[in-house]
Amino acid sequence: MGSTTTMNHHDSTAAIELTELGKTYGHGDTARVAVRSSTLSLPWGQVLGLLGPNGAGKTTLIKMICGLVTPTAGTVRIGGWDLATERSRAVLQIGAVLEGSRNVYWPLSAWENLLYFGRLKGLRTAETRPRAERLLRDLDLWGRRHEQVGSYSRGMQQKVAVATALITDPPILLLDEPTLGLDVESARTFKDWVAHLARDEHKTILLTTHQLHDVAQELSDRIAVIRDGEIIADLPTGELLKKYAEDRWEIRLAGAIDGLGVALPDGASFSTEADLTRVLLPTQTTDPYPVLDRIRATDAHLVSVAKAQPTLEEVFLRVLQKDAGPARVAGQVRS
Ligand SMILES: Nc1ncnc2c1ncn2[C@@H]1O[C@H](COP(=O)(O)OP(=O)(O)OP(=O)(O)O)[C@@H](O)[C@H]1O
Repeated sequence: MGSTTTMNHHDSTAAIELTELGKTYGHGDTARVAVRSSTLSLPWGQVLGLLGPNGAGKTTLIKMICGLVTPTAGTVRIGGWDLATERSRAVLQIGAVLEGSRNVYWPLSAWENLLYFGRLKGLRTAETRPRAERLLRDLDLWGRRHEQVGSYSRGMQQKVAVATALITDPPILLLDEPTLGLDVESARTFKDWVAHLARDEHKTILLTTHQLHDVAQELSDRIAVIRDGEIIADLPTGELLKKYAEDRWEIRLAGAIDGLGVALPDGASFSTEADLTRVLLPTQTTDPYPVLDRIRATDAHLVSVAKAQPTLEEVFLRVLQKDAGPARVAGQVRS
């Protein structure tokens, strides 16, 4: 059958394997633990959304995976290759777009950037050209490929950054806040493209984002939540939503009602939008009728009553709020 000369790590090993990975910046009094004892295994072809509040350690984790930050504990394996001891084999598998897309040269054109990065990563120009053309056409930049990247819009620059990360056609892509600063349309194009890379080209993708609904939920097969440098949840997206979901009755009323004048049970919440008022009953409520009866006695106009579906954002906040518990204590003892 096919060629057997290259060792195929894809079948038996994970794309990314982190074992008790940790990073402490600085020493002594100024030491800061950015990532503590994180273990994670990402199979080939999966898209993992890494979520966490500012300063949780997402960028540090990504930089350790692509070899830009040296861990102070644990190991990183990329396609089975140990990043510490088999670095060149390991990093060959990875294309990374870090925050701020600083990895492109602004005075050069998109075309020149791609040829330059191809050469830098050891490709022959003859190999780079068709790939560069394909990427620039896919990203709708072909017509402007000879213009300086510095003159591009933020979204176009971001696309060039991703194209350079993909010039060697690596199986793994790391994207740190890839849609930051993109307008709605650019973000949409970009997300469609990432979805295409995952679905049709079977890329393994690890991305961080603060756009939970628009980016994380739409793209990720799986979500990991990091807080204070520690992975506190790691589940397929659907399972995470189910696990932390709290079905709640939501009553929607017409108009922005200023004070409903109805006694609501403890734990109920009340919010108004432009022309809508929402009453969210406490999670343990099984019967919404008593409240509905009270509302009916007012002149409020009922729009709908339904079980509210939790958004990833609500679930994310719930995961973060769950008490730190023993894992956190153990982490502190270990570090
Ligand atoms: N080079 C560095 N030197 C010292 N401390 C650092 C360094 N880089 C990051 N840190 C610290 O490590 C912690 C984690 O930072 P990191 O940038 O990884 O978080 P993040 O989750 O990516 O945050 P954000 O969502 O704000 O981008 C922070 O407390 C940060 O101050």
